[in-house]
Amino acid sequence: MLRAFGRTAQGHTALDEALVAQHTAGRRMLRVGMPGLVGLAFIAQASFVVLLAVGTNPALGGSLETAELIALLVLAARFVEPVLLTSELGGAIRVAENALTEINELLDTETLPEPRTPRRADGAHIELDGVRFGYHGSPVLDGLTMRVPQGRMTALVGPSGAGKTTVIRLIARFFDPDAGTVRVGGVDVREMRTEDLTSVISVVFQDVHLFDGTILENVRLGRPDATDEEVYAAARTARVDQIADRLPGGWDAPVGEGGNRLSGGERRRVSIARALLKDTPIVLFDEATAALDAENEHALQQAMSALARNRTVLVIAHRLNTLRGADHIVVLDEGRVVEEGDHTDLMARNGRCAHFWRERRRAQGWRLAAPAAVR
Ligand SMILES: Nc1ncnc2c1ncn2[C@@H]1O[C@H](COP(=O)(O)OP(=O)(O)OP(=O)(O)O)[C@@H](O)[C@H]1O
Repeated sequence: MLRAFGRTAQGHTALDEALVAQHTAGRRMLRVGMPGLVGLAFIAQASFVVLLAVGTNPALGGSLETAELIALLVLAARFVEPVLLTSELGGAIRVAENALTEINELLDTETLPEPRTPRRADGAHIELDGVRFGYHGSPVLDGLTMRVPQGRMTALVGPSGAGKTTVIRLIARFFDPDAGTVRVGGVDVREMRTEDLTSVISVVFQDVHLFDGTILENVRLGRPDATDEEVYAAARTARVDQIADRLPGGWDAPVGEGGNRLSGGERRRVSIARALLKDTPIVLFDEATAALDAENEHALQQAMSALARNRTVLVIAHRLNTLRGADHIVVLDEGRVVEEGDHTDLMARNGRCAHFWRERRRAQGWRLAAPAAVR
């Protein structure tokens, strides 16, 4: 990264300092740990030598059988081995303790409260009413009120940091709002059991995380009890079959930790296949901002259209086609709705949405071109 941005001298100073600090910490760790390790090893070996010396004399004098001495020495050696091993493992155990502390902190995080008298969603429309929310106190949504009608596609647009992803997180109840209400199918999400809420909502995130298993296992995660035919059908609709064809191992090809053996576009296709398999009435979709190659772009468009059919879709739209295809557009800025309507409406109004549209069109018109001299 430093090379790519030509920040050699300035960037390397920080890198050098970090490496020196790591080196110093490593030496300190050795200094602190070494005396104990060496001391223990010395004591263990010395005891062995003493036993050998003490045992040899009676053996030579005949009061101790040679076989007995050998047995004694073997026993002593077997005793010394684990003692030395324990001291070596001590360091590793200390490192593992740190990891365990972090895992425990995560496990100790309080879960959101479950309702005493749970209700189920009645329909697939979504409403946010006067929602206020901030991460660690800094406000992101400021009294947001918006509607997502049932069975239609609603596009959410707005500048970076406007709070679009936060809206999706609140609908899926990753957090509870500080004030106001989020309703799914007319019911406050706090009055729904987590499993009831997740059974009506699928989320396709911008950065998709895959688990270190096969392509097929990752698709099946959408509905673990689905039949093989259903898993293949969902995967084919999302054009995951193209990925399986490409990889050695096909459907059973491992995707690597986090899905690092697949491209960003391919990971999204797996994620859409999961959502298709889950087959929920509501889909929350965070569209990728990154440009994709033609194959991925085409496959994703197809997959998304299949996913949107007959469902309530809330999509964070970055692509013009998505915006054009949406039934309803909501423009968000600084945690509030600043414009709302259908595409024709908003274009005619020539406000924020029309501005966003023009910006995107201009960006789409950009082409990488070689300078005339080297063309
Ligand atoms: N987990 C988090 N912890 C703290 N702050 C966060 C967290 N997630 C988002 N934020 C902050 O909340 C604000 C809104 O973020 P959000 O991701 O909802 O915006 P966005 O409109 O989706 O932006 P983008 O289009 O760039 O994805 C930003 O200022 C962001 O820095």
